[in-house]
Amino acid sequence: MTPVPVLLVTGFLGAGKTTVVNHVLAHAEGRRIAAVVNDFGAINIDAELIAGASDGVVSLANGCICCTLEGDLLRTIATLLRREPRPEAIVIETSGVAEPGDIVRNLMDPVIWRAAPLETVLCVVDAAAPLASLEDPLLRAQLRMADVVALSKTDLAAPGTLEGFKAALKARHPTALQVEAPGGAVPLTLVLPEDPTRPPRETPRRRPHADRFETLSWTAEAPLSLPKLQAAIGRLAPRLARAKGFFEPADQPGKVFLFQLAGGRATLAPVDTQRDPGQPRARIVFIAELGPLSPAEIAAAMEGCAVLSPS
Ligand SMILES: Nc1nc2c(ncn2[C@@H]2O[C@H](COP(=O)(O)OP(=O)(O)OP(=O)(O)O)[C@@H](O)[C@H]2O)c(=O)[nH]1
Repeated sequence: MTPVPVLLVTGFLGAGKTTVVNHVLAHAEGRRIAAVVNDFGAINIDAELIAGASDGVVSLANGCICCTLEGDLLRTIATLLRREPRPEAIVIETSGVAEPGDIVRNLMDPVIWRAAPLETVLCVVDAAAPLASLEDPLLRAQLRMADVVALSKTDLAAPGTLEGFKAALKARHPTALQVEAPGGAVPLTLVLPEDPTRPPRETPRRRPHADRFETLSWTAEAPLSLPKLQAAIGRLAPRLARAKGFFEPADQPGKVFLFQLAGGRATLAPVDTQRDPGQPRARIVFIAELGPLSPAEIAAAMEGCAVLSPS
């Protein structure tokens, strides 16, 4: 079964987590997203989107659903995975007083990880709050877990303060990718990247966030050398926002490996799926901030990993 990626949304009380979840649900672009929220009272889903509600689950007209956390998080995820049709992604909003470390550790449970791997930890930070708010121990714990930091309320920040706030945040948490997200407008491609197992779309996707990021889908008919891939990722990672994809390692013909890069951390692991013979041996999506890394450089680095005659 195709794994269902999980996006965990953390952030201080009132930072704008629900606003981000609403944005994600409203911009699902055809993906069936299931959102797990703490209480419906707070969620203010656009009324026009709501198609119905029953058994604690709100169905949206665009195929997404929204449910409350019923006791145990892992049980809630298991219930969501049994739904028909199955969600294609799960977004979990943590409570504003939650220390996300425990939730992340729970989600690392091997059984859950295989079915619903934690894709991104997104921390929403109120950019209009005083700089001193960054010293709060709970916010610091939330930031430590984050791959992506979304700056909310940039529209409310006092003129001239935003750049200083961003620099202070970057200094405290250099590996996370920062995005400005007024009104919860987090680019979905950054937090729930396209599923590389799907055939490519006919038309190229819109650029995720104005012109800040560029997406490159790289494919190859050859298997990849694991050591060369590790070296290439090491060189590219500091300038990549995100990467994900599947490939066949040259020394393990027929096996499929999943490559993930988020928040500067890369993982390479075998997955239990067979490659569809019609699909290329390597399919990896890279998202880079425009400027420091060109698609040509990514492609050249990846071409160097391809092994033309498998060993
Ligand atoms: N002006 C402005 N208001 C925002 C923005 N993001 C969120 N808000 C407002 O900030 C308030 C809190 O936002 P929520 O999304 O409910 O915050 P939350 O983190 O889910 O709150 P808790 O669940 O209470 O921790 C709401 O009134 C939002 O409308 C933004 O980018 N700009």
